[in-house]
Amino acid sequence: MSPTRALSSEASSLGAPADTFSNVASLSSTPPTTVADSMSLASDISKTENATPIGNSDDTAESTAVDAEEEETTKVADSIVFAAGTAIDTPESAELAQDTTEFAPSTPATERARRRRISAPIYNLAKLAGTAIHGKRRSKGDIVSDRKRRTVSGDSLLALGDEHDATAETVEKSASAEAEDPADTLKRQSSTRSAKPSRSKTPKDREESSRRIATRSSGVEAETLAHKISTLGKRGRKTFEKGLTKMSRELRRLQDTNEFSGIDTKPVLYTTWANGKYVDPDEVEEPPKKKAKIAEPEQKPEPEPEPPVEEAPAAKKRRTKKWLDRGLYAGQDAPMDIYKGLTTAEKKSLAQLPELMPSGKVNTTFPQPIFNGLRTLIEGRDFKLPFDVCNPLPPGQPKPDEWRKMTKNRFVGDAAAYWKKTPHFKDYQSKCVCTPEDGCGESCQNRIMLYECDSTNCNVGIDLCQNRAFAKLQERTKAGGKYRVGVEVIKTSDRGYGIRANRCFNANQIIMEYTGEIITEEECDRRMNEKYKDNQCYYLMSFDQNMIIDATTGSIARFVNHSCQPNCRMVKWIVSGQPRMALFAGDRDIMTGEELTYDYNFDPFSAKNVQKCLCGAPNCRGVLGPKPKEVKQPKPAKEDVAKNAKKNAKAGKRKLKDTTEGQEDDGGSAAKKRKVKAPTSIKAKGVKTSLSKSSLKAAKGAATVIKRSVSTISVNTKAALGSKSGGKKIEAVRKSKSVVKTYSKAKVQTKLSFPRKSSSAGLTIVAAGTENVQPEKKKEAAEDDEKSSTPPKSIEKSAASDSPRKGVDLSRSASKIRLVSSSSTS
Ligand SMILES: C[S@@+](CC[C@H](N)C(=O)[O-])C[C@H]1O[C@@H](n2cnc3c(N)ncnc32)[C@H](O)[C@@H]1O
Repeated sequence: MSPTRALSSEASSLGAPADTFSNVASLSSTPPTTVADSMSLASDISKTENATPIGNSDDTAESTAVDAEEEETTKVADSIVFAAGTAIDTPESAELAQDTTEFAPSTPATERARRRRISAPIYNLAKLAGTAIHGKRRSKGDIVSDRKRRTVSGDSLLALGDEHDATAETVEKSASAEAEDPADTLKRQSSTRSAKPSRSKTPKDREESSRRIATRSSGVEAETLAHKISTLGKRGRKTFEKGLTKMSRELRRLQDTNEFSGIDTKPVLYTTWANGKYVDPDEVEEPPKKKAKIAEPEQKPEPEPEPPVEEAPAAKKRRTKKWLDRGLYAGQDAPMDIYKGLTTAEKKSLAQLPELMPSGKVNTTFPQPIFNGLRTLIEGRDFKLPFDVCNPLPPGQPKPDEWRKMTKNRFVGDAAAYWKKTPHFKDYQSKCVCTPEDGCGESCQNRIMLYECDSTNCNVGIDLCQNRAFAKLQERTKAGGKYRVGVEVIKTSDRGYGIRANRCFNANQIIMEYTGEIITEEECDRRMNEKYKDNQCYYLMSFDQNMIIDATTGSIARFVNHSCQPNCRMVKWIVSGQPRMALFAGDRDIMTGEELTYDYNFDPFSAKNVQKCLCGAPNCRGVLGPKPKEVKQPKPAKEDVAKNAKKNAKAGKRKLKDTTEGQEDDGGSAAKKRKVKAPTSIKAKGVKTSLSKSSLKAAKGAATVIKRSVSTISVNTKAALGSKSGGKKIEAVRKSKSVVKTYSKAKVQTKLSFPRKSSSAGLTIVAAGTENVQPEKKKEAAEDDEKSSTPPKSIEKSAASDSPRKGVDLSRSASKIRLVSSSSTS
């Protein structure tokens, strides 16, 4: 007895675990379908208990034999699956093999070494065969259609790694036999079927087996696969078919491969993948090409230097850059001719400054900017380092997101039609009477009336005229640039956004224009009720003709905050017949980095909308409201009227003086002293006249009357301004109803936000104007005078209306009022 057999019998007698490789059958609950199978039922060991862990090849080999005898199902499976390692040269197997030859022609394959039986479904043959890494060859385009299909089990290859009794020799033999004639699979199957049980059979079993074989050989029809399958139960058959199908598929796949046959037709390719893409080894050298491309420009000039040799040096010479190594002006020699480039006036000034005369040595310690430096010294004024050097904004400043910029006024809705209907300043076309020496300075009638000079109304011309602030502003900002614009948006800690200067401004110099949509009061009310009802900030400003500028969509000036001690003021000017609003520097210069503010004179219209002022000025009023109303004086007695009139006349004098002094000016004319001596004249004539009327309120009626005489303005003005005498000028101004009208407008607007004495400024002038008013008009004025100090109807309506408009800032009037108020209270 061979060791194998002994082990087999021992295992059998001890109820050794059933063949785990045939667990397709043995582990199932399939009822016995054959006598042999019924033997297993007699066994004390259940099928489940017979189960053995997969992978124990020794036990498996032993149990294989036992199981093969006990379970017919397993036999059937075994008839297909080779028992790898089963030697064909054993007598029993040889005998059985002989029997099987009656079903299939004898071929060399039938005589090769028998292999141990292994249940195919358990193994991943492709994996074990080492072909799994190649994937399915079919899908890679192998031509397999014309190949013969083999039903050879891949188990035959598995035998290579088996530790069972199959020798390497037999395995090799088997493999080679399969490779030689793969077509005889069926023969081998049948021979295996016979050989397998014979390998591990006990003598009794062998006897039984031989008896069965003998039966078949004695005339009983040979068992075919179909027959065997038919003898299986339902489950057994299913299991079998499953195994068969799997095996067939695997075998089919394997048989088509050269690897299976041990034929290496192609070398194994190790592919490279990078970033999910196949990297063709042949193209591996491409990446350097890209580098080469980058390097190309550097390489190209090498072969080409010869042709452009002559051109290149010229270009290079032009582009030579001088680097300063010692400071801003290092490397620049001071001009030896110190007078070079200076104007005659500068030369004269320099001649009076011996300390600036050249000493013969060039000052290299801290050379001033050439020419400019010397000019600065001659002029003797301070200078500042560039703003970006001394006071830059910290980076990352938040910027307003919902701001839509608009640099020109635009009429919206009914405003345009309304504007056309009402008389406006286009009617005023008279030229000023300034001389070139005056240069449209303080005495310019246009300036006094807040009309900007242009080609149609200026007697001096663009070169010498100093009353063209808006034109200069446009010129300055046209090219753009931070310094030219001169302002920038900042985020304040407690008042939202604000504006600060990023350059210096002279006193009274124009800074920026306030633009937006021009709307009617009705539209303003509508917007306040609907559009802006939840807003915290309002950008509405009273404009002209009872219209409003809504800068919600507007210029950067809308971000200027309020201060009770402002450094700017908002003033309305008439430019080419159109009213325009702009922010001007106040009475002092503004330094770089200062926040720009003006007095809103905010009219909240309701206590609910009063906002707390956070300007921090020592004279802060506490709220964003109008300046506190003066205590209303008791109505003066009739006998006091003349006395009061005298006082008012004096106040009027001061007001006019302030008005003229307070006219906004561009920086160029800021240094000039105002030459208007109107107050005296007014005092002399206007006061007399007005004194006779003697009441501030009388002017209201006068203003209404004077409206009608607008058409006479140019005549009056021209005639009056023919003289250079200040007194005459003022007299003319006094007579000029346009002036009166203008100021009366100011008064009206003032009333809107400041229903108080401040309007007396307008009254004074109006009173002067009433001198020329028709008697009946005077009467009207007198009647008005007798009335209480209630404003005109239109004013009353505006002020008393329960308008939700909260943010209206009457800037132009505010400006006037500021001037007037200061004088009236001084
Ligand atoms: C025309 S906006 C000025 C720009 C505004 N700060 C912004 O962020 O858009 C007017 C609003 O600014 C705020 N404001 C301006 N000056 C202020 C001040 N001195 N104190 C408190 N709030 C002020 C108020 O909310 C006011 O309604």
